[in-house]
Amino acid sequence: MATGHPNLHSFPNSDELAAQLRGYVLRCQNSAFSRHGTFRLAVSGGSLPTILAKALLATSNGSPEDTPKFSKWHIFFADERAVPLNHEESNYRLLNDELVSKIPAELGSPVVHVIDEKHIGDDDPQELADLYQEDLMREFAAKDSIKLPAFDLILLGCGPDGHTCSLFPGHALLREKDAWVAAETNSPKPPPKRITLTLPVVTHAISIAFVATGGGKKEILKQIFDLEEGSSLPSALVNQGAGDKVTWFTDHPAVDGVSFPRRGSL
Ligand SMILES: O=C1O[C@H](COP(=O)(O)O)[C@@H](O)[C@H](O)[C@H]1O
Repeated sequence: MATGHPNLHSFPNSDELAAQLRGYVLRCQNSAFSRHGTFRLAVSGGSLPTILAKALLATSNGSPEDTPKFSKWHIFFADERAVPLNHEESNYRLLNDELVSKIPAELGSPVVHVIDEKHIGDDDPQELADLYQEDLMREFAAKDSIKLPAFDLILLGCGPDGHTCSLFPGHALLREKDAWVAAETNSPKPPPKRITLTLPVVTHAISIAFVATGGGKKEILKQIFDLEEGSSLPSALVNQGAGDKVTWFTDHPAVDGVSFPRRGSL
């Protein structure tokens, strides 16, 4: 059962948003290290990798708290498209181009958990989803059997239709209760074949952050935060399921007309 309300923050520009996102991600990293010595996170595609790279590739103030220790990071994908890893629609390729390939050697390299390319051509991406779920099980349930994995952090985007991960409005996948990773064969946004973390996995994470910027998001954010009609949108379901574990990083144009976003630092 979720407690509290999601935190909605708005910043005047991408530099300020990135600086606050950096502090937030590194606080999540540091508390994950104190719990189990590694940082296990899931990231999205779309607009997220660019702003995440701006946040994480910025110069550190030199303190251990402000330093990403990438060699202890395990990065999974909140969703991935069933395309080759070097394809322009691949979320892996986007994250690699924007962030991973640019990490300075002294900060170490993360383990990046990619889809199994042998199955990208399958008619049904179910096998791809099952194999990715097995990868999660090796990481999260090696010793004990657990109902759900507890990511230290999941970084999400919110599409202009309210989708997040590859969970689209009105889709039956939103009712999935048992699987950790699900297959999507007919995504309304191309490419059609994808895999995605399920809603119970997303809301079970220790911390969840959305990043949504630009005026193109303001209508959907109004629905998600202010209007009853938006309450069944996938991004709103994350808010309802995870409550105050959720933090939204937005810019001013994205929340123009939304009630009471907190402006400024976290
Ligand atoms: O298709 C996708 O879109 C969403 C939202 O992207 P954005 O560009 O509007 O931020 C993204 O979070 C997801 O990972 C991606 O596969």
